[in-house]
Amino acid sequence: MDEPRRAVVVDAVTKRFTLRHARSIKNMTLRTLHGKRLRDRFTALDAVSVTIDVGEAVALVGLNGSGKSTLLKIISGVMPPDEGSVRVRGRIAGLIEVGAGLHPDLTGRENVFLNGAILGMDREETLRKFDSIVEFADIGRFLDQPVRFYSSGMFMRLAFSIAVHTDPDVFLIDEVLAVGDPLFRRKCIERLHEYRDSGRTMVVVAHDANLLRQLCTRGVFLEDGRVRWDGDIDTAADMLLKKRQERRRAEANPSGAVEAGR
Ligand SMILES: Nc1ncnc2c1ncn2[C@@H]1O[C@H](COP(=O)(O)OP(=O)(O)OP(=O)(O)O)[C@@H](O)[C@H]1O
Repeated sequence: MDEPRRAVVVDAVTKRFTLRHARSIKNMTLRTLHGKRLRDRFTALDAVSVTIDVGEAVALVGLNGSGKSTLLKIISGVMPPDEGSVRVRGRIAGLIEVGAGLHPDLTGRENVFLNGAILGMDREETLRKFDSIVEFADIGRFLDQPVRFYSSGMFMRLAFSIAVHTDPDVFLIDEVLAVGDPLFRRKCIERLHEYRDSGRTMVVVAHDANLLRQLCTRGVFLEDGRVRWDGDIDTAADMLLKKRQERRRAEANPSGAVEAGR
């Protein structure tokens, strides 16, 4: 990446998934006999380009299925794009899926070291930060239990704590703040504010428009895998609320929606 101010460059990224319509042999036979397709290609992201500068806090906003999580996964590198490219500058940490990065059979303590290493910390750095990680995660006596016995809140607390302690240059967060108790949520939000104010880069997916307004300054609104808006967060959050309202109306009055769609 030549431009020093660029933290993330997503260039014309397209991602397609295969939708299988038949799961059983019987179903496959029936569909074939009726001349129906067994699978379709579905475009989840369609030539998406987004450039994020160092220090920006960007929300990916949109209705369910608009492509937010897919875009975040592609930025994190856990999923490759079919077309286009992504470049990220610096250490990246992602809380992308619940449990991502934590190994269920290992204890909390072991996961701190394993996940820390995956996220780029060496043993010395992890040792230095260990107490702080455990304290923030507040997992107490569960530290030496396998994490598969953790509640979803505890799981998330540990994952969040490890990730934030790696001091990433780019922090990717998907719906993490929906899990866990309100107290922890507040702690995470405070931590994210500090993180943002220290000039690092953050990309957040969340469904809570008010939270996104608090955390982010810029919003990228996705619809059907395309960027419909890329600008101030308030406009993006308002678009989300408006789209939700339209969808609710359409669901409450399906015939009206069909007429309106004509
Ligand atoms: N691995 C996959 N295989 C097939 N389809 C997928 C896969 N992952 C996502 N999709 C589909 O791609 C579309 C975009 O999904 P994505 O999870 O990115 O949306 P989203 O905006 O994050 O939605 P949500 O708000 O519900 O999390 C959806 O229609 C989804 O069903």
